[in-house]
Amino acid sequence: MNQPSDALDLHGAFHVYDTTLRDGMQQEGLNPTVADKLNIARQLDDLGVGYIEGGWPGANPKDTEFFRRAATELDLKHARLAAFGATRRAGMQAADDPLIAALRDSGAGVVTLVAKSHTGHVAKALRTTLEENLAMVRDTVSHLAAEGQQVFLDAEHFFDGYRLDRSYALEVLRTAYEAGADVIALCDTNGGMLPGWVADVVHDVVESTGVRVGIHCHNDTGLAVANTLAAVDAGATHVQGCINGYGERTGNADLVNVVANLELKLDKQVLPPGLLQEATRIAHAIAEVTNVPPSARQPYVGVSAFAHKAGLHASAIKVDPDLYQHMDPAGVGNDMRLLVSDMAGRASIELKGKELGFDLSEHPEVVTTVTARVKEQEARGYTFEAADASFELLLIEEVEGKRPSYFDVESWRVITETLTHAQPGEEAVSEATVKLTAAGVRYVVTGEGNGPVNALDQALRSAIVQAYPTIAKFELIDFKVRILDQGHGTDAITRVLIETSDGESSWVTVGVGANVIEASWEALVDGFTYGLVRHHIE
Ligand SMILES: CC(=O)SCCNC(=O)CCNC(=O)[C@H](O)C(C)(C)COP(=O)(O)OP(=O)(O)OC[C@H]1O[C@@H](n2cnc3c(N)ncnc32)[C@H](O)[C@@H]1OP(=O)(O)O
Ligand SMILES: CC(=O)C(=O)O
Repeated sequence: MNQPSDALDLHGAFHVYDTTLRDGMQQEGLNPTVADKLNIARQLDDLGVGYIEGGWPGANPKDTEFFRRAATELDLKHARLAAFGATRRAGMQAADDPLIAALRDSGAGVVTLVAKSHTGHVAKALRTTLEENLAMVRDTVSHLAAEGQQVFLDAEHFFDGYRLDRSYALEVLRTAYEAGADVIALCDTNGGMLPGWVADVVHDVVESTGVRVGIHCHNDTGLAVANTLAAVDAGATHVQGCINGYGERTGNADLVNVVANLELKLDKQVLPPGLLQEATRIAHAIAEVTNVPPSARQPYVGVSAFAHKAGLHASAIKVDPDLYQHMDPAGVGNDMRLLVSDMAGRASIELKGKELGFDLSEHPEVVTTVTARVKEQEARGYTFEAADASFELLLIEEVEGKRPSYFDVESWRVITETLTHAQPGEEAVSEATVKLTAAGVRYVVTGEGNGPVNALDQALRSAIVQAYPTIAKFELIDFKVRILDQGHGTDAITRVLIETSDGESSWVTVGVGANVIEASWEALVDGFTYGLVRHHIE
């Protein structure tokens, strides 16, 4: 493993310590492979964090394997790899504890030890004496430091322990520091703290012990980022957190939020210059690996973080984006987006048109008509903020005076057949017939599918592909149905959103109708039509 030397350590003065691969993976539902963990480590290194906690070698074969492979497969440019583990077991020597041996042999230059600092936990969870707990801390830290590893200590349940017995909680920290720990991270393990409480305790620890203080916050009060910043304000110089706020229960402090606030609001350079601009890309790339859809509303990096819907906002943004944004989205690699909906005003339409490549500044009458049509159609159930492609077709229709059209549909129908006494494997089959004219030729085509929309998709594409071969690349990748007027049961108005892909990008179209198949057909036709427009097919 190629670890950056101290001389190259850009974050020596302030540590950004990532625990995505350890505490982050304690989140319900996350279970990465070793290859996934190596991939995430590379992304974290690209973000420029100072430390990557890779897991707990010795606790499970996967984490042991991660450290073994990291030694040859990770070539870290910015980060140092840290192995996580606990202090030795009560009643033995650190040198004899197999879990300590796994930390020692992990190949990681840094070891982070979790230790008890709460008298109740020593008694109930460790079931040992307060003196023995101090000996466990002293013995383990000094053993690993003597082996040449940099040692950090995670003081578990520190804030709760401090309230119960301040003197003992501080004694644990002093013991670790004197034994050779470089950083003592105070952990809000149960996540129940508020910023003012954290600040008071951190301030006291810095004043009364002189140890280098780190902070590790869980988000159970929804304040993990605020608590982390409060700790920094009170003197902490090492922040722990996870990408996308992953972690046990409600998660850990979202490390990108912490770092963005430190750099952009508090003017502290904590990542190598320029790398914060990679944050949105990296947060999303890691979400792909964990297979957890990123939250659109995540501060800084969410797709909605700089999306503007209200007409009044858009009208001010037209003059100056800063009027409705706390920062330039480019600072974290994100983008401003304008949403079109029934809350849009003329300025929203004009800005959205510009985003799509239409200069409407000289065409106020088009802006007025499009605004009115959007509001009228949304009142009937359409949604354009989710269906950009349908909006663009509407816009082209008003700008050019006619809707793009590549085929003229004469009729379509679909039937579904089920066998009353079907055997396993004999599922219902749908069959669609579509009659249309494309490029001057009339087609009568049938298609089969495992449902009516699939059958219509097959029939429609096999008719128009003959005139427009590009269609062969198009694939329906998502289909969402929503009942709009609940209470009407099976005769309710239905909205269908269809996402179509050409293998490189995708677009969403919308259809609305009393009949779900009719609504689907509208969205399907718009999906193919928009795809042909996008591919500049004449
Ligand atoms: C706050 C945090 O998130 S800390 C990180 C927590 N992460 C994890 O627990 C994930 C990995 N853990 C594991 O795989 C397992 O729990 C292991 C391998 C560490 C231990 O497994 P086991 O030996 O089966 O023990 P088990 O999990 O039942 O209990 C934990 C033991 O560690 C002891 N222990 C807990 N904290 C500490 C500590 N800081 N120092 C020393 N021992 C500790 C407990 O007293 C208990 O001891 P016991 O076996 O004598 O009862
Ligand atoms: C160490 C740790 O993860 C905690 O105390 O929350």
